[in-house]
Amino acid sequence: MIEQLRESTAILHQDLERTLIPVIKQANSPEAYIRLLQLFYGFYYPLEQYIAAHIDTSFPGGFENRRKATQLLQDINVINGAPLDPPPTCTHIPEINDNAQALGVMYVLEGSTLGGQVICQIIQRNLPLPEITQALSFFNGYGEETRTQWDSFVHYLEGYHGTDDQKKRLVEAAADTFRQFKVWAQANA
Ligand SMILES: C=CC1=C(C)/C(=C/C2=NC(=C\c3[nH]c(/C=C4\NC(=O)C(C)=C4C=C)c(C)c3CCC(=O)O)/C(CCC(=O)O)=C2C)NC1=O
Repeated sequence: MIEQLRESTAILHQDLERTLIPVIKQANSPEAYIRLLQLFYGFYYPLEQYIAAHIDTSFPGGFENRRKATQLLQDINVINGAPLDPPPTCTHIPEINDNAQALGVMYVLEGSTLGGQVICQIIQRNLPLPEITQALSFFNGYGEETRTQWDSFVHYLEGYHGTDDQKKRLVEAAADTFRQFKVWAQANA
């Protein structure tokens, strides 16, 4: 399953990374960093709502501790110095109507934690505020546990025994997530 996901999304993944890296590098003011966090929030929040509603209850460890939208709001509030209203959310999102699609979307959101260390370094370099370390909880991912969390997710995917149709839906949901995040980023960065 993981190999199929990697192969099917490699180009889309590259494409999204190319879109987002400049936005990350340009987050060199509090306003720009808040906009970056809002961009992620607007996409992650609605996806997480649908994942929570459709992921199997047997998912190891549950989905709750893999949610990331709350960290985004916290980081926004730290930089802003006061609570900000939740940012607008994306409506053109991948279809998540079952466990297979929820897992496909999760592949993208969980994988994004792997770039976190690099992103934290870039932001700290470009935005040397005293409060910045408190405002990197989203990009910090699972901290020291990031690799472990990723490995356990991949392990679960490896043990996923869906039908061919379910596997197709899983891969297509991952591909759509990369595509639609790029569309959202291009419209909102
Ligand atoms: C935002 C910038 C951004 C950057 C610059 C970034 C960098 C990296 N992403 C990596 C891996 C993955 N990234 C994704 C999903 C997204 N990658 C993206 O660029 C965006 C935006 C994604 C999803 C939102 C996934 C599914 C995988 C697993 C691929 C697999 O193994 O199957 C690794 C590799 C780490 C290692 O293997 O040691 C790095 C360095 N991640 C970011 O979010």
